[in-house]
Amino acid sequence: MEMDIHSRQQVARALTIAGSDSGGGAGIQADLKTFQELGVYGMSAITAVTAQNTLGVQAVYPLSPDAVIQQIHAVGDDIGVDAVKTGMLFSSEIILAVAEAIRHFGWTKVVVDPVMVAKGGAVLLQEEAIRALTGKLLPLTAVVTPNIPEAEQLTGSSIRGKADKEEAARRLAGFGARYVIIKGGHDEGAEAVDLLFDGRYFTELAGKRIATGHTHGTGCTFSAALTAGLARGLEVESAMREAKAFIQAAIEDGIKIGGGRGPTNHWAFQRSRLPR
Ligand SMILES: Nc1ncnc2c1ncn2[C@@H]1O[C@H](COP(=O)(O)OP(=O)(O)O)[C@@H](O)[C@H]1O
Ligand SMILES: Cc1ncc(COP(=O)(O)O)c(N)n1
Repeated sequence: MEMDIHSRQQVARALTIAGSDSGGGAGIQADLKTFQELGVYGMSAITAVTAQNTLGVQAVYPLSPDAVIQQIHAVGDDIGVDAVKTGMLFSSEIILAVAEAIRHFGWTKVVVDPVMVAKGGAVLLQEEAIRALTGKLLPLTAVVTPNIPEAEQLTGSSIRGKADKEEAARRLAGFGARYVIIKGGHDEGAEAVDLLFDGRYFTELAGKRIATGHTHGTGCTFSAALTAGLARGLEVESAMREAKAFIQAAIEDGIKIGGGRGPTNHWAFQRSRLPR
C-alpha cells in the first residue's frame, strides 16, 4: 500500500493486558484514557469483562487464554509495542499465556500491576494464580507495582513499617522483577509515599494524601502512566515521577459521579499544564 510518509507520525505505542471495567474508572478503560493523555497510542488485550460501577463489581466473565493470546498477537504482529502493562489477569492459565506471549515478542518494558482484589472486595485474581504470577511473570517484569496488601500476598509476609516494605521489595526483586514500586495508598499518614527499589537502592516518592472517596482505579491509572512514560523512552525513575504527578492531579480532581467510590479524573494532569 502507498503511504504518504509526510502524513505518518512516529508515535510511542503501549499495550494494556487487563480487565474491562464497564464503569470506565479502572482496568482497560483507565489505562487507555491515561495513555491518550500522556501522548501514547493505546492498545488493549482484554482478559475478562466485568460488570462494574462505582458501587462495586457485579459480575466477572473471564475470556479464554486463547482469546487473550490472539489479541496480543494481533497487536504484536502488526502494530508493534514499545511498552506493555498487565492489570487484572484473573487465572493462572491467562498468566501463563501472557508470559508466553511476552517471551515470544521479546518485550522488555513490561509493567506488572498485580491486581488481586477490587477496592469493593471482588476477587480479580484467583488465589492459586499467585504462584504463576511470581514464578512465570515476575521474571519477565521491568517494574512490578503492588499496593501494600498485594505485596503482602506476593511475599507471604505482613508489612508493618518501612523495614518490612524494604524487605518485601527485596523479595519481589528476588522473583526477577528489575524494579519494584510498593505503593503507599493503603498506608496511613499525611503523605502517600511510594517506595522504588532498583535492585540496590531505595527511593521514596511522596505526595500529599488526599481525603477522598474518589480512588477507584488509582492503581490502574498509576501503572498506565508509568507504562506510557517507558513507551516514550523515559527511565523508570522519571516515568515514576510523572506517574505520581499524574495520579496526584487525577485524585485531587476526582469526578463526582455514581453513588459509590468515584473514579479519578484522567484529564486533570494535562489541564493543570494548560496556560491560564
Ligand atoms: N488518598 C490518596 N492521596 C494521594 N495519593 C494517593 C491516595 N491513594 C492512593 N494514592 C496514590 O495512588 C497510587 C496508587 O496507589 P494505591 O491506591 O496504593 O494503589 P491500588 O489502587 O493498587 O490500591 C500511588 O501513587 C499512591 O501513592
Ligand atoms: C477490571 C478491573 N481492573 C482493576 C481493578 C482494580 O481497581 P481498584 O482497586 O481501584 O478497584 C478493577 N476494579 N477492575
